Amino acid sequence: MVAPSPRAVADVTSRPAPDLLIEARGLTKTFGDFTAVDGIDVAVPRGEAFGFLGPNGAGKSSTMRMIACVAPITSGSLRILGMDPVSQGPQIRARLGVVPQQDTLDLELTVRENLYIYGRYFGMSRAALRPKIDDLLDFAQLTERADAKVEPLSGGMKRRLTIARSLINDPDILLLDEPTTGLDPQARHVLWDRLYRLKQQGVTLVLTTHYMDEAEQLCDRLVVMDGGRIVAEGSPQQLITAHSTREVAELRFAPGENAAAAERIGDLLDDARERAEVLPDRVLLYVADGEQALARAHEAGLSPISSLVRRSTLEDVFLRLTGRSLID
Ligand SMILES: Nc1ncnc2c1ncn2[C@@H]1O[C@H](COP(=O)(O)OP(=O)(O)OP(=O)(O)O)[C@@H](O)[C@H]1O
Repeated sequence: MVAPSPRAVADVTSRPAPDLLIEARGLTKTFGDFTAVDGIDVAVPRGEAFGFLGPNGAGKSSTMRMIACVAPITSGSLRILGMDPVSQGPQIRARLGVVPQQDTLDLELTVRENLYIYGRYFGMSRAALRPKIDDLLDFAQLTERADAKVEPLSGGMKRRLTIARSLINDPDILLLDEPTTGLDPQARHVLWDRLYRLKQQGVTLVLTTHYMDEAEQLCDRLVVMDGGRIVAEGSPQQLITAHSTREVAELRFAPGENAAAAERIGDLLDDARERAEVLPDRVLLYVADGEQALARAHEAGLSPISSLVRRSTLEDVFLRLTGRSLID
């Protein structure tokens, strides 16, 4: 991450803040002949928690790097906080908080020193930093570890410290690239709680994730990306309503029997919106009433090894739109 100069910070403080903090039109990123981001349109208003959901290689990080003004756009247009990343990169970066995919903490320093040094990059005085750091340590639940070296901390603690560090300049937008990838479920929940607090405080969050539960938990609105393109856009609930059914019945059959079973089940579905999907290890029935669908399958003589009924998720939306799973 490139830290802005104090002068750049001072230059922009008097400007009025636009309501659309991120505005991209036909945003494109190519690497040689390869198109990683393929002409996407994105608009993020102030206060929104906005997500890019997609599998590995969808183009999420490439998009984030352009928004963070650390990678140039290939074509299209991009305005961040009403400014142009090419001519006003330092001014924009001064008002962003960036949580990269990999932690870039100084492992040899203490938790507090990491925050302190980062604050000094932003030209903050010792006096201004002292209370700010105390607040951030409290926010990150790291007060008791303030004077411990970073290296032995758990992955979740390091991630919380990275987020705390990114907030040192009171950013207008917090950019988070896969904030919980690699963390255990408990650590992910703690992190979600912290991010949820920021969201409630009105911080504009922009995050990438390939976890559908993360997107559902945190995002007011999201775009689903695949192969560099946006394939759907809306709130998690809007996307589920538009592209899936209310419930999903999952049935597991003996090895090799899934496809034949799905064909027979397909004949039982009468609503045009209902359908069966065959995955390598199970059959998914997209239906309004999962229990009723299971009962009909049993009546038709089908005997799954196991079955369950659940609500539709963004994973189902992705499967519907692309024919593939979010996590391979
Ligand atoms: N510097 C680069 N040079 C060449 N190809 C690149 C470069 N950076 C990314 N790519 C390619 O662009 C595509 C999109 O990558 P990107 O990292 O943006 O995807 P992603 O959705 O963030 O996935 P991941 O979760 O793996 O980071 C991938 O196929 C990737 O290999």
